[in-house]
Amino acid sequence: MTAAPDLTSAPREDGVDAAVAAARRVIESLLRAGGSSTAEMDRIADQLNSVADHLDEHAPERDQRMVDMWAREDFTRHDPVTGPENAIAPPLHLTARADGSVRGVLTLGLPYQGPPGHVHGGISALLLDHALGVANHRAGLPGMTAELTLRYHRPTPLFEPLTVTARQVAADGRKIRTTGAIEARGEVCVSAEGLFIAKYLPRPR
Ligand SMILES: CCCCCCCC/C=C\CCCCCCCC(=O)SCCNC(=O)CCNC(=O)[C@H](O)C(C)(C)COP(=O)(O)OP(=O)(O)OC[C@H]1O[C@@H](n2cnc3c(N)ncnc32)[C@H](O)[C@@H]1OP(=O)(O)O
Repeated sequence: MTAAPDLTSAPREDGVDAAVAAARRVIESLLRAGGSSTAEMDRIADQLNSVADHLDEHAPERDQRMVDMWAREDFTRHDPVTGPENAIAPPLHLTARADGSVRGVLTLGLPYQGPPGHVHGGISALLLDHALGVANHRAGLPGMTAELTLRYHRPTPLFEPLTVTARQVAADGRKIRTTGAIEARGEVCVSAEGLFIAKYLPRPR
């Protein structure tokens, strides 16, 4: 059986991807430690600031970095949902399915909590907006989100696998209709319907 084609960038085991994976771990560990932790937080703050200082000293100008970010044709490495260079991305890995839809499985931890033990509704919206957007790219007709309607059917659990799916269902001129869902244990937790308008902002050059 052939593996499903990737629609997101597979993380590398070294370079910035590895540093970003460590940063994600730091975000989760800080939240897990919390205010009553006996960890030496002043020292940790100094260490983290010195890491950030080092990164800033070696970073290109922002305009140049923006050009680099948009140099790829296939998928982005910087976005806040799938990007292996973005420490706030969960990350979600999406693959293309034979029926034209896109699909990814991820497990969310403490940084994404809304109601006790469950995923924040805005995070579900973020995942779905992006997955619908990637489904549009996959279909060859991308656009910008004009309307995103979400229905939260049941609380979405943290700490267990969630399946995110999306597909483009119709296109009428510049208007694109796309749907998607987040499921846990085979049940739909959140479903989404999006109206996208075919419009392309210029890439930085
Ligand atoms: C790109 C390179 C990629 C590289 C490779 C990548 C691979 C894949 C990787 C990554 C995938 C990406 C995944 C991204 C996913 C995230 C997507 C986002 O977050 S998008 C940001 C949030 N959305 C906005 O900021 C929009 C802001 N709004 C606007 O810019 C405009 O309002 C826009 C474009 C929506 C429409 O403006 P107008 O001027 O172009 O068009 P008008 O004439 O107003 O509308 C056209 C038709 O649509 C209807 N329409 C427009 N907005 C509507 C609305 N909100 N509700 C209902 N109808 C609406 C209008 O009534 C009109 O209909 P009538 O032709 O007259 O029948």
